[in-house]
Amino acid sequence: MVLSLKKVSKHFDTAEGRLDILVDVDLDLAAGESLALTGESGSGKSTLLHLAAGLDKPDSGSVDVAGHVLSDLDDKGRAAVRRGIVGIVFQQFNLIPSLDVAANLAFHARLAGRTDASWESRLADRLGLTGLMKRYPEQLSGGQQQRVAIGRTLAMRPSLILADEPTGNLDEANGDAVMSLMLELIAETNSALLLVTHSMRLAARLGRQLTLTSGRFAS
Ligand SMILES: Nc1ncnc2c1ncn2[C@@H]1O[C@H](COP(=O)(O)OP(=O)(O)OP(=O)(O)O)[C@@H](O)[C@H]1O
Repeated sequence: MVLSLKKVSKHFDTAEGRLDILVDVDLDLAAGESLALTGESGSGKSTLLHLAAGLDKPDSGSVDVAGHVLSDLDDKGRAAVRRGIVGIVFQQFNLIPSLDVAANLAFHARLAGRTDASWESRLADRLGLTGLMKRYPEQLSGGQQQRVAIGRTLAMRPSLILADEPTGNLDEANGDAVMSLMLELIAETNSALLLVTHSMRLAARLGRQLTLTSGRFAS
């Protein structure tokens, strides 16, 4: 399995009291699979994504990414798994302001030790970024920045892609095209995709769908 959650629970203590966000959640995602995670606002989708990325720790249960049990690793170890195996496309693009589009696209691939100029230029071409390679993030529209963020993630050929509304800043036609490209490239590289979305239309395009309700997956 590329991602395996076993009996994962997570709560937050808030001013209003204890919130049980995830309760004994099990989830398996194999190479080549795509899974859409839906659920009402506040149902715990981002929390689950953060646990899968090793950005947060569960109260109990285990999170395994490509054979690495994240709870057995320290911060450095979890960061190494993220750098080498996990590609993240969150709502904040976190592009590097001092680097142009070409360097942003290559950045994570370089960190992962998998720089591949011809793959990067193919991604740029498919994402409609070829004419923008020398621009800096502040000179791009929100949708263009989003496409750079997606390209940067695909460029490192991650085993697992975690995406939170990755096409949320694109109009429907561009969003559909970018999603088609993501699914095509994921199939080609045999990676796994866990995608959080509010769009049932987008969710339906993925191989599997799960909905979080009251800390569990609705059956
Ligand atoms: N660090 C935190 N401390 C306290 N409560 C938190 C914390 N992070 C998240 N929460 C709460 O946990 C719940 C789940 O949040 P989460 O962001 O996972 O939901 P979501 O399903 O991704 O929502 P949305 O669709 O609105 O992005 C929410 O009620 C949120 O307020």
